[in-house]
Amino acid sequence: MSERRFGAQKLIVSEIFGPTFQGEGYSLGRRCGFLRLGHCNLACSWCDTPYTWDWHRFSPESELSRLDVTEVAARIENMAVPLLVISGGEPMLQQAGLVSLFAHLPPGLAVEIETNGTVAPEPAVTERVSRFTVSPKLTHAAMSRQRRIRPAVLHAFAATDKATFKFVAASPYDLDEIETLTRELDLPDVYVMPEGRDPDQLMERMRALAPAVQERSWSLTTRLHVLLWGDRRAV
Ligand SMILES: Nc1nc2[nH]cc(C(=O)O)c2c(=O)[nH]1
Ligand code: SF4
Ligand SMILES: [Mg+2]
Repeated sequence: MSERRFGAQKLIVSEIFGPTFQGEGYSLGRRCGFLRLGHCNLACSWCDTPYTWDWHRFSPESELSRLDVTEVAARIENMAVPLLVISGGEPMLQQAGLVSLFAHLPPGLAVEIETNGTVAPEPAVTERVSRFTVSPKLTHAAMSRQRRIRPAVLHAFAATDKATFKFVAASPYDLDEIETLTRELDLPDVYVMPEGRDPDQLMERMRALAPAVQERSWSLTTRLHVLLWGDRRAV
């Protein structure tokens, strides 16, 4: 699983898809291509992409491919999109591979990374990326705080001046936890996103969250791909 074993010219990929719309956060609605990398260092109870890491339920042999960065770059370039979103799994586990990929991408292509905020960005990654969407996990993800919250890493993302912090919330009760955490760690640019893979449930939760998010002067994001296509893979 280590980058050394696979070599930095390769990426362990779950799926490449697009053109689609960035469904979440700062670039919501923007036409983009997606690169979803395999493996994750967390195990969130409500994870919507367990097929990237949960080998009790899925098989890595059928879910993952080890691709040369040149092939990944060619498939993204063929999409003719202005934005590449790299997600996972946890993409920051494969930074050496990402740096190799960057060398093959068109210079004008904007690159965003969706990360759980537990692995700090390397300078060569930060330099090429236009935005990090950092999603620290709350208590309801059902892991120890020590595992899901790494203050020094979150500070490193904040220091890039390219980070927004996007918290998945199931109900307004989760917002107190977000407030405590963001105050304690002085995290800027807070987005709240409802948890859910069903369009009706997502809208219901978003309506419940909206007034309380507004009161706290944060931003709210939907999950556009879920509203449009429900719980489908690769959209
Ligand atoms: N359209 C679309 N937008 C997304 N934004 C973040 C996603 C993710 O899975 O990280 C995602 C995704 O899976 N699809
Ligand atoms: S960090 Fe993301 S990919 Fe990993 S388990 Fe949690 S929700 Fe799933
Ligand atoms: Mg997702």
